[in-house]
Amino acid sequence: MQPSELTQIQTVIDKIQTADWGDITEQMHQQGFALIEQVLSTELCEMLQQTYSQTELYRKTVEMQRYRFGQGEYKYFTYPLPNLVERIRHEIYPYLVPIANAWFRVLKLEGSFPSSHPEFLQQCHQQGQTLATPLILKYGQGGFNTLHQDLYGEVYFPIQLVIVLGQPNVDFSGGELVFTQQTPRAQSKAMVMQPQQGDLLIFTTQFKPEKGSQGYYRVNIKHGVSPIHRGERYSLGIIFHDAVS
Ligand SMILES: O=C(O)CCC(=O)C(=O)O
Ligand SMILES: [Fe+2]
Repeated sequence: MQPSELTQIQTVIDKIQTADWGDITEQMHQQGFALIEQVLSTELCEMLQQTYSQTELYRKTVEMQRYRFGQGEYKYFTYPLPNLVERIRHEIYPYLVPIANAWFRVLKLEGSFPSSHPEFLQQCHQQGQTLATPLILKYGQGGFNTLHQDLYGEVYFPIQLVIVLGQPNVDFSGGELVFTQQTPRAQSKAMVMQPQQGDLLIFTTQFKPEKGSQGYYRVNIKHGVSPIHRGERYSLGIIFHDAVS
């Protein structure tokens, strides 16, 4: 690795560590997603985007139309992950654990998450979930991602990340992140985000607690990507649990 790459990765980690975690935690509780702006430089975004053609870095390619997941393609990285992806996953996890544990506690769900990511991966491995889940997604004009939740086995972490690698309205237009929140006995609420290149979006994988008159109840949240009107859109997804396949 080039020393300059190491320095750039350290800058990314510093941005994560100095983010306003009190505010992020509050936003996660309120809306189920939160943004840390400008975490990855344009150079790092371009570097990641360029890895898409390096087949040896990936374990699996999914043609989305084949499974009716949408239109586009994505590739799961194989272990060992690229340094940048590994470091982000490792360093941000401990900040998300208190949020995840609070959700499980108020919703009276069983279990709690260990404070370090390697310990959590141990739990995945014990359930036969050993394959890497971080991925790069690529959508061309007309591409989209249907509403879904990224669960890959019994063990899951309820929060994940996405970084859009291109600049909206320059490299592509359309292609917004869409969240739908399904409240029991109500119609779904849609929320839309257009992160800028290199922003880090933190969001719930499955649900969040909502406070009602008789304590907390669960609202389910799905995410997807609206159609790309023009250009090509690449994104990096970081999921914390490993997969069975
Ligand atoms: O392409 C995106 O922005 C979101 C992709 C996605 O579904 C994910 O990262 O889990
Ligand atoms: Fe997803």
